[in-house]
Amino acid sequence: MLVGHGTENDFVVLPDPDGTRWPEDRLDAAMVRRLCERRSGLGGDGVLRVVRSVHVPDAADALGADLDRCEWFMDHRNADGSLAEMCGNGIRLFLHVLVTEGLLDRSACADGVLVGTRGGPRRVGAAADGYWVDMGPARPFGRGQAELPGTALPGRAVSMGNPHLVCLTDTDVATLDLTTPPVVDPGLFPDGVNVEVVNVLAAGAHIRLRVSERGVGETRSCGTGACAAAWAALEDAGTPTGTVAVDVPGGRLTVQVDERTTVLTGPAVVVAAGELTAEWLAG
Ligand SMILES: N[C@@H](CCC[C@H](N)C(=O)O)C(=O)O
Repeated sequence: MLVGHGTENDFVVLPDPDGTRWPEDRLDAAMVRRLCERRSGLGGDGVLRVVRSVHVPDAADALGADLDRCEWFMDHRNADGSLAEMCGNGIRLFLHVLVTEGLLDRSACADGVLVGTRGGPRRVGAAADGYWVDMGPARPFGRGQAELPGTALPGRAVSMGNPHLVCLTDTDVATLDLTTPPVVDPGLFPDGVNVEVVNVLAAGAHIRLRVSERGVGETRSCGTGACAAAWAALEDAGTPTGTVAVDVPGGRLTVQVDERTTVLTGPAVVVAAGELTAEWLAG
């Protein structure tokens, strides 16, 4: 068991290469909630199980013909125990753990490794200052509104595999209240949504965001959210391609958007490694 983070979006990481240590009935929603609890558990925004795709029952549905090309599967759970399609910070940490745990040779990362996720395959590789992920294209799917205490913000609905509502605003995001999940239109987001509130610091080049994540609450960073927000900021600037620096409470991410795809770059850090005690497991 390890704990780690990407720009302070933190995870409990469970290496389980052969699917024997954390099978589905052991890693149920209640166990995920216990692990992620910050006082009585390890604490985290979610859990990443590091497992070979062949041992994940729903991997074939998610990956289709690409199943054979993805040896590894990022089995991601939100802190409330729900499943998410994709996690941009988590997948960088996932590759870092594969390398540091000796499950993958660092040389294999040079051109990137295809990793399975519930949102489909994603290529991840080592960068000079962290890891890059080919996240695929942002897919806008409408316009909506986020109701926060005292204000309502219009936004763009964007899928990065998982759903986002990106609200560009002139109100300083530091002053907005994200202590409760923003209220959104359930018709537009039947499976829930991650909400980003975003200030543009330099048009088409530099943004600052805070995020309220589906299944978690406010977090210090969201990789998929950074990509959705960068796409929306570029659209807003009238320059649909470019590179955007994304400041999040937990650090900085970089997002490159071109005609074909979106590439996210940022750090990944393993903080600690150890064992869960028999006492805690029995509790
Ligand atoms: N923090 C992640 C996203 C995790 C999943 C999200 N909460 C959801 O339910 O879609 C990221 O870095 O992308």
